[in-house]
Amino acid sequence: MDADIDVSRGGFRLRVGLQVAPGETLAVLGPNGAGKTTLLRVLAGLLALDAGHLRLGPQTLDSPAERVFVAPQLRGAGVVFQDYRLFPHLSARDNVAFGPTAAGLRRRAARAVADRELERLGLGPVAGHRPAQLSGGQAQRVALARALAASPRLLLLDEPLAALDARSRADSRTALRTALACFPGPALLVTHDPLEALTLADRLLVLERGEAVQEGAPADVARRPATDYVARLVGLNLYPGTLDGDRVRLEGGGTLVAAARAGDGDSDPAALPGGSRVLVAVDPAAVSVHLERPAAGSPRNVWPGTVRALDLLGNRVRVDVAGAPPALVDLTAPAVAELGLRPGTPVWLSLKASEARAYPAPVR
Ligand SMILES: Nc1ncnc2c1ncn2[C@@H]1O[C@H](COP(=O)(O)OP(=O)(O)OP(=O)(O)O)[C@@H](O)[C@H]1O
Repeated sequence: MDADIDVSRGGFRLRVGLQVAPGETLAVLGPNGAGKTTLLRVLAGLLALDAGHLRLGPQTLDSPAERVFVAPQLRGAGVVFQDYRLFPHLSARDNVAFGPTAAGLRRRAARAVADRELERLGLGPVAGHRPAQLSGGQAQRVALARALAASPRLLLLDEPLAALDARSRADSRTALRTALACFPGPALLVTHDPLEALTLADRLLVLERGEAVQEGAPADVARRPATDYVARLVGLNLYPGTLDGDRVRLEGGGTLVAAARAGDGDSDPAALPGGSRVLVAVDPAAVSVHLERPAAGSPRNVWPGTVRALDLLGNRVRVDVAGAPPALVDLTAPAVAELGLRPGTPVWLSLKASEARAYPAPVR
């Protein structure tokens, strides 16, 4: 799929280029209102482009300049909506058989296709159940089976796991992963969930305010977030600044000595010219908290701060520390108790230079 999208809705404009290869899954991430749903609607044919083009293989689906617009039902797009939209009065089997029947298959043949898809997703035993008799996870997989049974050329998934609790989400994620691995066409997955994006997609596209702010392999995006939103998504502190010798002068105040970690492919900040704009990414688990100023030693970065808030995150405590720079720090609960941390506690933070990863700031 190859798209150059330019579309406006009310005061909102979405402008983004998109290439997804056959068999590839692209996850589209972004904060509320970034334009993710708008993008899916354009691809599904529910919204027409103002300018640009949308092509699937050799076929043009939408191109205002060429006066081409292919109707949604003729695009061969399989869509899985957030709320599944199953027909409540039909069994799982007949929900899935709907597409093949509409495409002209006889009832028995369509049901055979449906049974095969249901079986593949582990839903054989509930084929005769109506949607109301299915668990959330099963309903989600029926919706996926329904989309796949129509042999789509393009698969569009709109937050497919968002309505599920953590347990069925994990099961459905596995089923989705298998289905995506077998799907021969391009697939697009809109999600808010970084774990979903990181585990299901070959490539990520991050949208903010209708524009692409970052695109790349999940591991690269997670390691080198380009914006605050992406950094928060992958759980890192991110500081924009300017390189000055071996230090980075941070835009928000303070300085950090940063270094590339051997072997992880980051460019050594020393190799960048002075004055370069860089981003410094810091893992919250790499920052240490002390009540007294630590003695000069191997950590090259030491600075004072004040605890602003504490949050329980799984088996760790995330401590939000105000300072220059501010930092999110992950500690164990016993460490927090031992240090007696609470909002307002003055602390010292330390960070090894090797844990402050600097990389060139993307030019936009
Ligand atoms: N029917 C509409 N008419 C006018 N503006 C709209 C319409 N639907 C959405 N918008 C606007 O378009 C922008 C993008 O919305 P969109 O639903 O694509 O974002 P999103 O990234 O999917 O957000 P969310 O994560 O909240 O679903 C928003 O500013 C929204 O207010």
